[in-house]
Amino acid sequence: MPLLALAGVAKRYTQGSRSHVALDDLALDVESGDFVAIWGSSRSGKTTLLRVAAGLERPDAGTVTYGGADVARLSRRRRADLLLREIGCVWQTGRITRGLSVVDHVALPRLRDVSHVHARREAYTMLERLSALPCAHARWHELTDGDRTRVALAHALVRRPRLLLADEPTANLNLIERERMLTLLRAVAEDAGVAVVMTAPDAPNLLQAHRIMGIDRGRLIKPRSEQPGALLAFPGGGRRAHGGV
Ligand SMILES: Nc1ncnc2c1ncn2[C@@H]1O[C@H](COP(=O)(O)OP(=O)(O)OP(=O)(O)O)[C@@H](O)[C@H]1O
Repeated sequence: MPLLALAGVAKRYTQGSRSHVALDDLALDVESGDFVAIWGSSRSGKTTLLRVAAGLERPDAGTVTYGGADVARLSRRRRADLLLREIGCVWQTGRITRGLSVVDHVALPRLRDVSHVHARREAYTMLERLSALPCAHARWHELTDGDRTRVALAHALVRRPRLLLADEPTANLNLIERERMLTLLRAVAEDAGVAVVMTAPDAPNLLQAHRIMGIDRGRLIKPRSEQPGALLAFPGGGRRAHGGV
């Protein structure tokens, strides 16, 4: 059974008389240890897909199941608990919690389960693992884009999630940092068995992912072959496939 399964998911936003299709009959299965990368242009539905997968948005149609449970049927409390303990998210808009140092921000998700001292120790360890230890006491405005992404990732990973959802974690990184970030995400999937789903605005740097898909107007595009090289045939010419990934 996949850890995360989206089936027939649709989401539409209405603003005044205009309505935008954000997700359209979308299906995606993700197993533990899977590293899935989804790329698409601006407004193609990437963030909405991750928000729906995290249970932060309710789809208009279709189902999202996590660990076999229909997320829409979970209580608000259980959904909050999943986000605190099992689902780590990295959002493009993420910042550190106001008034906290980087290390205390990273420690925050652990405070429900362990002491402050212990949580901080785990936060330092996670920052070190992500080569972000020098940021531990920096102020937000002193951090580079790469540092900010690593801090957001540390905050997501410190809870030892089963599922990691990362929205454009390679955006604003230089080529070397992108490669490092992808290596890291792959290790998170392969070494820790975390199901990793990330999005990106373009495809060429995603070859480390186990599966690469496109998204266009809320529909997933599956490459003809799931070999990484196949994605290079995507732009403009991809064959659409709904579901079954
Ligand atoms: N809260 C919202 N209210 C209204 N429309 C929304 C909302 N969130 C998303 N949309 C619309 O849904 C569509 C998909 O948006 P989404 O943010 O998921 O795309 P994206 O691929 O993540 O874009 P970007 O790369 O620019 O972040 C867009 O047309 C967007 O304007």
